[in-house]
Amino acid sequence: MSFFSSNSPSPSSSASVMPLQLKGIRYSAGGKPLIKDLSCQFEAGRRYVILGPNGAGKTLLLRLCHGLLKPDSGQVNWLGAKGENPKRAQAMVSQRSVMLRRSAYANIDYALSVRGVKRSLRPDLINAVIERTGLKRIADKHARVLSLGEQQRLAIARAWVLKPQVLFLDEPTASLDPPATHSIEELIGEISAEGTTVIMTCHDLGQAKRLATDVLFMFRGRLKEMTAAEQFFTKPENDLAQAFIDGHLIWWKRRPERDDVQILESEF
Ligand SMILES: Nc1ncnc2c1ncn2[C@@H]1O[C@H](COP(=O)(O)OP(=O)(O)OP(=O)(O)O)[C@@H](O)[C@H]1O
Repeated sequence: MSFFSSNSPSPSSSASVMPLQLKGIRYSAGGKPLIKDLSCQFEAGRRYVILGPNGAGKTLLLRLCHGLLKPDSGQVNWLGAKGENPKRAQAMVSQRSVMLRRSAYANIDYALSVRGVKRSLRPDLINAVIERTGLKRIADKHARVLSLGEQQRLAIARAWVLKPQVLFLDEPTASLDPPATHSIEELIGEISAEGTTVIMTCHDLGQAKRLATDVLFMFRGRLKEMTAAEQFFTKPENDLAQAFIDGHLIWWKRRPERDDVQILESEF
């Protein structure tokens, strides 16, 4: 059951803005192509995990989807938006979220105020999300003194209170220990169960297996494979994806004479 009661105001839009379609996206910085001709479509209600080695372009892809970066060419289309601003339907939690110099409660309140939710309507929404994310004990604590795991839960609460249709999460459990990771994974499961589409990056194959309904595998700015999680982990189509799943270290070397050639080297 949603933590928003049926008569509480929703800070998000109501009509579905999904699916999210990316068409021929290219993005470069400093003259270097970083995302190369990427096309894919995200459907509502699923949990997408983006995998790939360091520098593959996973974070850039999230930022392009969320509109924080503009592609050089190609389109990001919210196919269901029909004139509605898709910004209100989405939220993102970065790898290192900036906490404001105020209490956990006030950090959530601020997110709602920026979204334009009336002051009188905010306490119910904040208390509900605090309850659901297990932050009650630390709601009055200064956000910057919270542990890494607590800060991450707060960052997710701050995003979830906006009731996004789509939640982008950039490595939500990076540097967290197993108990903190478990509690974040549970939270992601609950958010997903309430109908929010989750699109997240991670490095941990175990976590991808636990959470993903679908996997995207990236390498050097290209989307190499996008498939249902079960198929990805049993029979991926891409050789690099197979090597990645098998635990090989994959990387590439630039050859001056053949700058765009990908080389796979793998070893245990
Ligand atoms: N503003 C920028 N200017 C130049 N290069 C950039 C910029 N932003 C990202 N890059 C480069 O683009 C590549 C992809 O970056 P991105 O952060 O998306 O990788 P990632 O797959 O998320 O890696 P990681 O797993 O290490 O977080 C990297 O080589 C990075 O250095």
